[in-house]
Amino acid sequence: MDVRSLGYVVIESTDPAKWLDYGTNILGLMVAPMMPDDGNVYLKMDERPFRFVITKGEQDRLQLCGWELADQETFEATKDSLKSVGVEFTEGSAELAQARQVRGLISLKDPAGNGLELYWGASLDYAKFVSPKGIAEFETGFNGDMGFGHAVLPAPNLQETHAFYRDVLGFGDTDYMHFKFSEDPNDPGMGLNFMHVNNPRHHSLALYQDQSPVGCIHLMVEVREDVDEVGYCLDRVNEAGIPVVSTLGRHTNDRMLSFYMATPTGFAMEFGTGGLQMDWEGYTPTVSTLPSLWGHKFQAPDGGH
Ligand SMILES: Cc1ccc(O)c(O)c1CC[C@@H]1C(=O)CC[C@]2(C)C(=O)CC[C@@H]12
Ligand SMILES: [Fe+2]
Repeated sequence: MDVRSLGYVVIESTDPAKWLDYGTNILGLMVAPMMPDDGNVYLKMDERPFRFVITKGEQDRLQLCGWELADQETFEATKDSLKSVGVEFTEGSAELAQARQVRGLISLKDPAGNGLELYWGASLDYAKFVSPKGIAEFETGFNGDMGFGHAVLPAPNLQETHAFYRDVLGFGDTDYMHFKFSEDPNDPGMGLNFMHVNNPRHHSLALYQDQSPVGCIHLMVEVREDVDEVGYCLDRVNEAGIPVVSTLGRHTNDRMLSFYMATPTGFAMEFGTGGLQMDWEGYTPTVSTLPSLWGHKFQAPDGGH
């Protein structure tokens, strides 16, 4: 399998207007020029027509992650191998492909119930990214080929879900961590698998052995080479009275300098800069015993999500 990047997310919201405000005024994302006048919100950060779709619905939750495949050949091969291992999927309609601005896609669920779309043939609109908050660039690679950032998804059945991404979809292992929040020797703790796809981003997906009522632990966006943009965003968060879920810190494994804030959907958003860009040739997956070099004090004892 050749999964190239985390292309987009679809968020179901009871009030997409909240995301319009949050996305533009706090994150500094741009309203997508292609945004239809139907109440759905589309936010853009690079050459891609959009990276975040917020669709009006009954619930507040992450609906799905859109994963980019290399090409049509990969797309067809992926469908064949899903069939051969008995994973059900739905063919995306022409209307859905049009809405996502891709040439073809399928919809499915991972073994933890997280939604996915696998697509090929992404469009580029090259509409100039003009941040309402003056952010010069988000780090998404060339033509956005590093994806918009990363997602940390709930996977109470961690082993099974991890095996699905690794063995069925061909994601690679980057790192593993294990967290214990009590002294209780019977507390099994929680595993966290960091995984990469075929681009230099240290991890595009992490699977956390916990539940989430909103279908997501956090999403991460990265600004290009600018510590000050992280500081300016932190000021906007504090000014708006948005809860800071974790203080500023630098992660061990990907060296990302970041903080975490609440979003209108209840999961967290990590806003960072300076993440490692890896060469996966000959890479050996690691086990990290510390989440951060410094900082990253999470608010609640359970991890603050
Ligand atoms: C440890 C780490 C490395 C790189 C990252 O991009 C990253 O988000 C993390 C932290 C992930 C993790 C989480 O999201 C849920 C709450 C967790 C388990 C904590 O309570 C500490 C680490 C947190
Ligand atoms: Fe993260």
